[in-house]
Amino acid sequence: MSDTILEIEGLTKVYSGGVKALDSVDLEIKQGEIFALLGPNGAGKTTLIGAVCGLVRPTSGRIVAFGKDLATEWRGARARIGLVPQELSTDMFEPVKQAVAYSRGLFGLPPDDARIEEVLRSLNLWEKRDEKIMALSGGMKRRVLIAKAMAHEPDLLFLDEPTAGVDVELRKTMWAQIDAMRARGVTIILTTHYIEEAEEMADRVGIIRDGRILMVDDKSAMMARLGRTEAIIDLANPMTELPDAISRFPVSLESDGIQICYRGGDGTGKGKAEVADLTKALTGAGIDYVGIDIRDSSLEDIFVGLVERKEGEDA
Ligand SMILES: Nc1ncnc2c1ncn2[C@@H]1O[C@H](COP(=O)(O)OP(=O)(O)OP(=O)(O)O)[C@@H](O)[C@H]1O
Repeated sequence: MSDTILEIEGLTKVYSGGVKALDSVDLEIKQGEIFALLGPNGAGKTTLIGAVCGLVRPTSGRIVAFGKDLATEWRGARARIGLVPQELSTDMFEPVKQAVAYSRGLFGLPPDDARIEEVLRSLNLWEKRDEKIMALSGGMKRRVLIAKAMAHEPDLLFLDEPTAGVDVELRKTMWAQIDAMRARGVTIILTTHYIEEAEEMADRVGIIRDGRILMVDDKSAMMARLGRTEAIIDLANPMTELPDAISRFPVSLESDGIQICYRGGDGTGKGKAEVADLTKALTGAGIDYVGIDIRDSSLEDIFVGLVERKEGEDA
């Protein structure tokens, strides 16, 4: 039995103007995971989601969801896929509850007041159920988008930048909601500009740029593969050059010779151990230091580093 819920093979999209938004994308999404798709503006994230949700017609390639090829058997599969788009496009004059209930009907499901109430309550929207959507704040409008997607009980849910422009508190509420959906067995693919969000939420992370998937990995494996430890050692006295005793370490002399900078490790703890060795070597060489600042790079650093590296390679 396969636990793959979505399989994308060689997916390419060339828009009529000639922009190649997706370039032979391969991606497999597993049942029950939260997958974060990270990429800069214009990378192709929305196009990828649109292709799976039937909003964008692929130029070539294959999308198989729930074992059905979407090119030929889209009906059954699409009803199981939900989308929370970046912006509300319709419904602005409708009351909240009505709009959410209508979404359910769109997917051919029978009305279910209890389910709608549960969804609205879980998103703290119940008190606002009779208000027109246009009268809500931006954050509340976003909750309505999520409620609409949850109302039809999808098995696979796409969230296109779900927390862009919402405040920290609401973002945390949404993360909790997403977690609750996962606990119910929903598979979630989210796109985000907030690296922190991917780091907090995702089981796996895919990095996309210029329509190409640069890397897909378990979040922790990605950190281990690409993570770096950085340590700044403040010296008691400035030096003009690095002593031989520490030449075997990946270090440089900075800030007019008053700091030694270490950049190394692979995110597995090797960096920290090496910094400990480095301090011993400094002490052994009679070099006095007055402070050490050590940190591991975040997913954000990894992402920026990777995208910059690719740009460098292109040049
Ligand atoms: N309907 C369209 N017609 C022509 N080009 C388009 C269309 N939609 C998107 N594009 C182009 O395709 C590329 C990918 O866009 P897409 O919206 O998929 O990226 P994205 O990663 O979602 O970006 P963002 O993070 O800014 O939302 C961009 O160069 C964009 O200008």
